[in-house]
Amino acid sequence: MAALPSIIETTQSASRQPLLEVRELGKLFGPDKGCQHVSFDLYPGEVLGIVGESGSGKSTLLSVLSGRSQPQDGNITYCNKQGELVDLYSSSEAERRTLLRTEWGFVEQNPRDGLRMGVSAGANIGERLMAQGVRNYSALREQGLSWLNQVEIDANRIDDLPRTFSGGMQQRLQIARNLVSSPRLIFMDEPTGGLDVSVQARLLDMLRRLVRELDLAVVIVTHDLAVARLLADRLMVMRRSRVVESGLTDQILDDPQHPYTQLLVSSVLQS
Ligand SMILES: Nc1ncnc2c1ncn2[C@@H]1O[C@H](COP(=O)(O)OP(=O)(O)OP(=O)(O)O)[C@@H](O)[C@H]1O
Repeated sequence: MAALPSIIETTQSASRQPLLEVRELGKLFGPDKGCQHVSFDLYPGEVLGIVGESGSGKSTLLSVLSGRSQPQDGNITYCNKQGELVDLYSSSEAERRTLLRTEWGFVEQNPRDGLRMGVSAGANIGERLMAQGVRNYSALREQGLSWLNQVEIDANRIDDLPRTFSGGMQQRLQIARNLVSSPRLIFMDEPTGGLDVSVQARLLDMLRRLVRELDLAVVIVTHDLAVARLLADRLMVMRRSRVVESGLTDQILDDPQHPYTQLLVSSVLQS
């Protein structure tokens, strides 16, 4: 394959190489509005939680990390399936979109934004495979059934429209639609927001299982520290566009160092 201009190096030791290297990333809409000076490495199979109060910049950061909106500063290097290092923002828009549909996935808070509501559950799952050239109807159907099973949706709903599904089922379908192409990295924006507590618990259990089984790397935005505790290996705490603390989840939640994190953790314990 001809080297793409955005591929800056091919690494021999993909296992030691971070999947994502983020350096000094920034996008501001106004003073302290957005995200700035964000740097971290994410390794294969690792779950990174981004927490912080409303307006701290979590969604802005997620959108820049996932290639959906252009940063003003910094860079992101991604190690692709071939072990090539790709400079995300010197790739073309089309290359970034392809990445998002193949090796990456994005789970929206509102499943309506991540699903095609006018086509069946099976077609929603099959779309990414078709985009990758799978045309065989029975193969697509088989994958559809297998993924409905993985996300605990009854197989006989395969021909139903997502709008006939409950909120929890729609969210599980959105997850199946993302995972069918065997991505390595998934971005999630408050995936359990807006769901009942019992539905949330079931979804979280399912996510934990899938992340483990598929060795997925995940960047998840949540304002819910219980969700962060359950899913994330590491946390970044954001306040007014900056990361004020980062580290292992248990360490941060059990022994927060920054006064803002202490406030965040104690406000949850008191509520
Ligand atoms: N497109 C935009 N134009 C102008 N300002 C924006 C835009 N998007 C976000 N902002 C501002 O940037 C700041 C960070 O917003 P962002 O949505 O990233 O925060 P958040 O931590 O995800 O909040 P929430 O938890 O409420 O979703 C806010 O002050 C917001 O008003």
